[in-house]
Amino acid sequence: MSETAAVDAQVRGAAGVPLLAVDGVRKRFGGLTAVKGASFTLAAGEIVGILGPNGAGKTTLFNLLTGFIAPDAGSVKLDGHELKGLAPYRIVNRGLARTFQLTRPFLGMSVLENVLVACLAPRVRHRMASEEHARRILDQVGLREKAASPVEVLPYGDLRRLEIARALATDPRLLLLDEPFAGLGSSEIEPLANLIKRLHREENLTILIIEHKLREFMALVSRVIAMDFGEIIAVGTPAEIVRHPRVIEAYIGRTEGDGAAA
Ligand SMILES: Nc1ncnc2c1ncn2[C@@H]1O[C@H](COP(=O)(O)OP(=O)(O)OP(=O)(O)O)[C@@H](O)[C@H]1O
Repeated sequence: MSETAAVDAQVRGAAGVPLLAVDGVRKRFGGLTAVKGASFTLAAGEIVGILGPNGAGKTTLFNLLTGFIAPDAGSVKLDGHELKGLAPYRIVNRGLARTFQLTRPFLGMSVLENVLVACLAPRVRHRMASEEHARRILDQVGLREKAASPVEVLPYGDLRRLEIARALATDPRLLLLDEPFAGLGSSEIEPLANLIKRLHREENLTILIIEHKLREFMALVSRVIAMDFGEIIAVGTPAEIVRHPRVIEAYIGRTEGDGAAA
């Protein structure tokens, strides 16, 4: 068995019935294979991290899971149902929501209105009164007092919370967070990490998270999928991952010889 196949087998072996099953997902951009046959599963209720140096393929993987780009090969199943080929809004409607590295609120609208737009998703529209649902979400993320504020005046930390609120408003089963701590100061990171922990615990939300702030990230997740050059190179607990030779090589080992410094 090749090393990649062995890692794949390890990832597949994760406990529980998979909520998400990613199998052999591949994406090329011209001559560059950004994601090289990624396979892994997430059990319902897990909180898992994706780790990797810049350019490892983490965001591309998120884009492939959420329909923003189409994979060249492989399959992505949520609860056993294929997502490949579905438009992003249909994937949201199946219960998979995401946030983006760069926050992109609807300008010219209030905080509440931004969340109300997400409440238009058919997944929630028929089940809940939108404004009540939106206000409950704002409460959850700590933005209740700012419901009427125009988004333009929100500090960056609150924009990050709004980004999460908009994803939560679609009532996801699986939430993908792309660098939720990016651009935040240390005093803002801990409360946001606590919010993510609370959502995981109280809402029974399954979470997949990309983050570069290693200390906070490792304290948050129970399992880590490490990527490098588009490939899953290791899977394990945070303690196992920081000692894994291929992860160490990915971060510091290439500063000599081949010039591809992490
Ligand atoms: N649309 C695209 N067209 C061409 N190349 C792309 C495209 N999107 C990503 N890439 C390339 O694919 C590789 C993986 O990029 P990706 O953004 O997924 O990495 P990442 O691990 O998320 O990095 P970072 O931590 O810096 O966000 C990079 O070499 C990037 O330049």
